[in-house]
Amino acid sequence: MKQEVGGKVRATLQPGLTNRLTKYLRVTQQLIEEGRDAVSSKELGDFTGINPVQVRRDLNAIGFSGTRGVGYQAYDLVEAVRAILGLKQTYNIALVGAGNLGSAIASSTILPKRGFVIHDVFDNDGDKIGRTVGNIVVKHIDELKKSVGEADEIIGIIATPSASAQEVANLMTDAGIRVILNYTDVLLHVPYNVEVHRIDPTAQLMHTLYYLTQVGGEAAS
Ligand SMILES: NC(=O)c1ccc[n+]([C@@H]2O[C@H](COP(=O)([O-])OP(=O)(O)OC[C@H]3O[C@@H](n4cnc5c(N)ncnc54)[C@H](O)[C@@H]3O)[C@@H](O)[C@H]2O)c1
Repeated sequence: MKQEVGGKVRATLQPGLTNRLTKYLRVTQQLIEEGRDAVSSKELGDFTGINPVQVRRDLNAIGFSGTRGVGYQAYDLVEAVRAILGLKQTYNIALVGAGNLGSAIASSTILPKRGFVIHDVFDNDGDKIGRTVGNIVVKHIDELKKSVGEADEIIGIIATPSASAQEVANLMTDAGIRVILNYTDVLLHVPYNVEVHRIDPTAQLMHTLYYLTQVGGEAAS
């Protein structure tokens, strides 16, 4: 059943809820790709590690309800969560660094399915400029500002060595990028209206180890 989802709820979204909705979205999109039409709160719970009661509460809070024995209509759920999170159909991304990591990101087939398009790739190495990564011709970093403006790129990905990260972040914010995914280990300084997300596998591992310790501790006591 299609639901009305709206601005009032969106305006009051708590970060925790936003985070959980993002996880439900990812799982539901994956299940759709596997051919599923419906998804249950138990499945959403199992794949996200969130209690199914919390899942139902969250979806209820955004005005979305399922059918007993069937679950939630997967397409409608994706549409509803995307609307609540304010996600558009596609987002253009500027990727800086056409090395190992940058090439892998630019070649990803998953990102476009999720509405994220690597529109431009930049580097400062003369040997890489003009080459293709994924299907994208690498541009000189000096072209970043112009390209970002032309293609309405609001997301930037930094895949350079750490030493270049702040300089690249400055170029990105100066060009109007408002969300930065930082793959380096540098803590970036950016204006207050720019959102930085550091992709840090170490933090994920530490979180996982903490979780294992807690579960192990409970089991032992
Ligand atoms: N977080 C993660 O999961 C993860 C995984 C792998 C790598 N990394 C990090 O990602 C970064 C990239 O790793 P890599 O293996 O692809 O490195 P790499 O050396 O293969 O590629 C880096 C690229 O950045 C370019 N570059 C350097 N300075 C630049 C500048 N000022 N402007 C534009 N381009 C510039 C280089 O020419 C090169 O092409 C590193 O900081 C690495 O530590 C993170």
